[in-house]
Amino acid sequence: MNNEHTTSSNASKIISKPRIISGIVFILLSIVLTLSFVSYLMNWKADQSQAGTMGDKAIKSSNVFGKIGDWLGNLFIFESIGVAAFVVAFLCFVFGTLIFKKNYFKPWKTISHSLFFICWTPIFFGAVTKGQGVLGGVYGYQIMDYLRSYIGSVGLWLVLVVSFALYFILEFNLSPSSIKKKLNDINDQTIGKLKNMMPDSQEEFNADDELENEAVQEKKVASTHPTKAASNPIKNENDFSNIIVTQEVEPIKTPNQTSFEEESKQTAPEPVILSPSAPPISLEKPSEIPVVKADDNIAFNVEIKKDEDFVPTPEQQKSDDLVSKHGLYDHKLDLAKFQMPSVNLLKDYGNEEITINKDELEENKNRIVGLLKTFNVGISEIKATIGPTVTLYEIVPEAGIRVAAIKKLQDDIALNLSALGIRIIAPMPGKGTIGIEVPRKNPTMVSMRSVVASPKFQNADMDLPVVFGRTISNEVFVADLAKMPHLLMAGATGQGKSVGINAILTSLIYKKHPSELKFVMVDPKKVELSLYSKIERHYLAKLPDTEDAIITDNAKVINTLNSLCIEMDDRYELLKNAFCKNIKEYNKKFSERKLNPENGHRYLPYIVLVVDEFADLIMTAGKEVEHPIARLAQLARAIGIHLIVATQRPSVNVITGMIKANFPARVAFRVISGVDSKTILDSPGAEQLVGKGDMLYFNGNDLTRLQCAFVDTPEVERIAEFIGEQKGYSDAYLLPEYSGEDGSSTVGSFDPNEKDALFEEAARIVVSTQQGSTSMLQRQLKLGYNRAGRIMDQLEATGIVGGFNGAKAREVQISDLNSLEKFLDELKGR
Ligand SMILES: Nc1ncnc2c1ncn2[C@@H]1O[C@H](COP(=O)(O)OP(=O)(O)OP(=O)(O)O)[C@@H](O)[C@H]1O
Repeated sequence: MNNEHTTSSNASKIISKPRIISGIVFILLSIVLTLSFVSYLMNWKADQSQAGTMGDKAIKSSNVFGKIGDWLGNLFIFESIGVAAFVVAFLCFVFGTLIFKKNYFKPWKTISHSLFFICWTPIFFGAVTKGQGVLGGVYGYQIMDYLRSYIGSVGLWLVLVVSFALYFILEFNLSPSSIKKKLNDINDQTIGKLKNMMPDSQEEFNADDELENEAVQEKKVASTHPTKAASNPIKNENDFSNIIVTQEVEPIKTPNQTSFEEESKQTAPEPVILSPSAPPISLEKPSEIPVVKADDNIAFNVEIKKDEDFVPTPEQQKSDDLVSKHGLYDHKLDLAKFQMPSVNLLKDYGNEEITINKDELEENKNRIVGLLKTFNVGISEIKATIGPTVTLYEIVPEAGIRVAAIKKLQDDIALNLSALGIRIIAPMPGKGTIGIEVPRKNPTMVSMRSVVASPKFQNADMDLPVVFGRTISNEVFVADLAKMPHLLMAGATGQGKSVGINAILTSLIYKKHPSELKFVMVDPKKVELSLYSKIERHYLAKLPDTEDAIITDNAKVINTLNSLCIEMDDRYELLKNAFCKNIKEYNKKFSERKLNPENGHRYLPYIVLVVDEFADLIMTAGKEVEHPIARLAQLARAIGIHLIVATQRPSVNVITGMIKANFPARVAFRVISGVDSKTILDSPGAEQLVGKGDMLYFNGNDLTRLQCAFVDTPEVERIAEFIGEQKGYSDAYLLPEYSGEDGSSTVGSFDPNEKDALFEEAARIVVSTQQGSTSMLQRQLKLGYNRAGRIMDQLEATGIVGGFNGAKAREVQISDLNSLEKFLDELKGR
């Protein structure tokens, strides 16, 4: 392994011929200089008198390199820097070795040391010799003389001593404690050596008279044969400590300590005190050595050794070099001056503190207690938590009353309290109580400003933080869209869905730089998301060659969805090539310049697809939309594509099993029926909400009632304007081109102009009988099979009935005639 490494490293050190020649020249030069200087120092007096006789062949020089050597010595030593000239010769040698790619010397360190000595030595020798001799050279003497005339002799010496001391301190990291330690070490070693000699002589002395002193004999055995000593019965405290010390010293043997014998002798006088009851120390487990009270004066130096064996890979080295040259990649650099919107752009709706209406509380309490009494449910405790929209009454039933029994009464209680918005939670998850949520007469508005400004949102350490509003206990509720990872929203018209979408979009905009986040917006209603067109060049993504980033034409949605699928596949490929598990890891690696943009790597912004009216889409494009949406929902989480799909009609043919299975996070505003609530949340409750942003958030496990934060259109407009006025990218973020069939297919489409004259009547029959059967329509409306079948297809396309169900009748999605009339009105309005 090592050999392999050496061979490869040698291979990388192939040296070109010009380098070899210049390396040899430098090394030879250093030898010539050194020998000339040495020779000059020995003969300078004689040779100097011959200065200027270079051309005279008759005059011989005593320098080993003759007149050239003499000239060199004179030039470097006498006329310049004295003995510091040897440093110049040394530097030539260092250059020679560096040219040969030998790392014997650290170049910069060597140069800085050399410069210090080239400056310091001539002045020092100039001061010592007072200009006599050649040790300081002419420069040395002149500089010294110059300094002395300014700062005097004392000042000069002070400068010399202090500069030398500083050099030493900086070079060897000397501190008073480490100096003291070194002195102590020297002291100990000297004492140790003396002691080392002492026992030997004593040994000789005792050898003549063994019987005279048994104790001395014991000690000798202990120190020379530790194992033997350990097996000997311990006779007294001194003996014991001796063994311990011997054992303790072994693992920390220093290179200077050559033998165990020497070691034990050196350490024997150390004042290591251990009680006889101390557990024996195992040599194998040095970590079990009991703590010996340390002397406060002992210097404690901590050194972290670099892993010498760590050899960075060429890629790692390259990225490190790039980072040290250019710094980390900054994805915000293109819009470096981009200013995040300030909270002041959001409207201040005044005091949002919750006021307590004692009469209302009392009245509700009495109603609840009275009602439960009629069902023979005794209450031992009742507690109220006041939220912005509802007050939660938590009831602790009397002993003996089972929660399951109350659960059965849920519907009766709800019916008896009969106020809109009452929701009963029996039992409260994680508590032994029953919760009854009763709407407040004067709900408190939750403004977007208050939740955006809240520390919980501001400090949210999430990838895509979304602040929905406040919980029932008035706490700000923030969730991470990246973790959801997709969100399904439903709510009847006018219940706060659009405000909810705006709240989500604004919270993301408040937290993310345009380089980190892009929206793909689908707005069949054409008006809901149009405000965001101003931020097209900052936050929106679109297909190439399309005019508007916000898609209002359902036919174009298919292309965009398929393009998003291509983007998803591309991103997976990039992640695979970069050996990353998710977008976060990938972007980190890219920022660290470990991924080469020439290989297609790029910083990946999160993409959030927002579909404002999903029912509309499904109805016009059916499976063509459902498939890419389901595919994105299934796979896109890791690569940073997240979907927010909203619908007014949460019927099963809109929110199909496939869609539902891939959208674990759901939000329900008030819906028309319990069936709708079950479709969206898998449980009833959303039909009991009070509207105006009262919502239930389901994260896949828990259901949380929230009051959605209110953000009005002018506020969104202000934010969009603020961003739109700033410098943006040249275009929206371009999604990959999708060259599929043009998205004009209308599988299952419904054209209001082509609807059958009997469509509405048929719808009423189907809803009132709750039977989606073609033969029934044939009978009731006296129609032929073909026409009845066509009407049934139209009913399916609008979502009034579910899909073809084999032999069984189709499921009817609208539960009562009232809802149907509203629905038909809406259809006409389109
Ligand atoms: N969080 C909220 N706080 C206070 N009032 C709200 C809130 N959300 C909605 N409202 C009120 O409800 C009205 C309707 O809201 P919104 O436009 O969001 O409904 P919608 O569900 O999107 O309706 P549609 O689907 O018809 O567009 C708003 O104009 C506002 O007065």
